[in-house]
Amino acid sequence: MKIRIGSRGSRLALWQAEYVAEQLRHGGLDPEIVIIETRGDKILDRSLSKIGSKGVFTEELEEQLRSGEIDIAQHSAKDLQSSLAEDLEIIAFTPREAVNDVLFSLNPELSLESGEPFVIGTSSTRRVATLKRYYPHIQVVDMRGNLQTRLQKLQNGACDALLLAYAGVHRMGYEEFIAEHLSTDIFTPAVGQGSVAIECAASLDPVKKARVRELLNDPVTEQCIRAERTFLAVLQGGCSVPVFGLATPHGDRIALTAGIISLDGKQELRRTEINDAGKASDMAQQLAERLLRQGAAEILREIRSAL
Ligand SMILES: NCc1[nH]cc(CCC(=O)O)c1CC(=O)O
Repeated sequence: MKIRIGSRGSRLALWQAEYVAEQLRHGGLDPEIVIIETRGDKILDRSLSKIGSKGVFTEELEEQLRSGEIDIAQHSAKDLQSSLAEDLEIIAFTPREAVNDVLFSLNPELSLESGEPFVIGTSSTRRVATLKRYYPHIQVVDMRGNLQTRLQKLQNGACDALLLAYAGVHRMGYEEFIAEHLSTDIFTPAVGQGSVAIECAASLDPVKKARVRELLNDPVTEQCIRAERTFLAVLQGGCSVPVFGLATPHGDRIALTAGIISLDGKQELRRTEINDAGKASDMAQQLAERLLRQGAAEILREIRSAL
């Protein structure tokens, strides 16, 4: 059975597409990778939060899913908007890698904990706000572009270090530049970080859909990330808002830690709740509603007027 996999063309995206293709090939399918350029890949000069994050890395792929040009699209789960159009669905989340962020530098001695000042390049509002709150001695410069572009800028001396998801660094084979692994208690990751999500049109051939899901979906990762995404949907946060959420399995239960930080780092709201895996989505919804009542709504209003 032929399966056309749509993917962005960055090195990280292609690694993920190859990984997906490999799993499908093992399952006896005949995968083909189709590279599709997205708005997010083209616009490199403005900060992502300012172009409006909604679907910048996904829109073009979704159009091709609808037209049947491709059967499935692979995305980093964290790049997917919290709510999809009704005619699209996510049919698989691949097993999650380590979810933490890392300090990435050519200087292996560099450490956030040491207290010495240095310059970090990142454009993630979550990482900027977290740095402002917990590491105010660090200077931040805005740095967009895919991993290779950012690595190039680092090598050219634009900054001393980057903050990156371990998952991406690992997939690209750049572990040697990890100066420090950051705690998820402080740098709680973005929703979906570390997993690859498979999206398709709701109208895709049900046999293909079932087979792809069987070969790629990890049920525990799926339960966790669906809970995180419920949280994100209630907060209506895209990747331009400093919202974080991490669900982890504990036997038959799921613990969800999630929250929001104001852009200046002055306020942080965070909660952890645990419940039966089957109730994870309800729990995520309630956690989000509690945070909104406790001040997250106010922080979101401030962020929207600042962008
Ligand atoms: N927003 C970009 C992005 N989307 C997914 C990853 C890494 C891979 C992953 O988290 O699955 C990255 C790079 C980064 O944040 O360092």
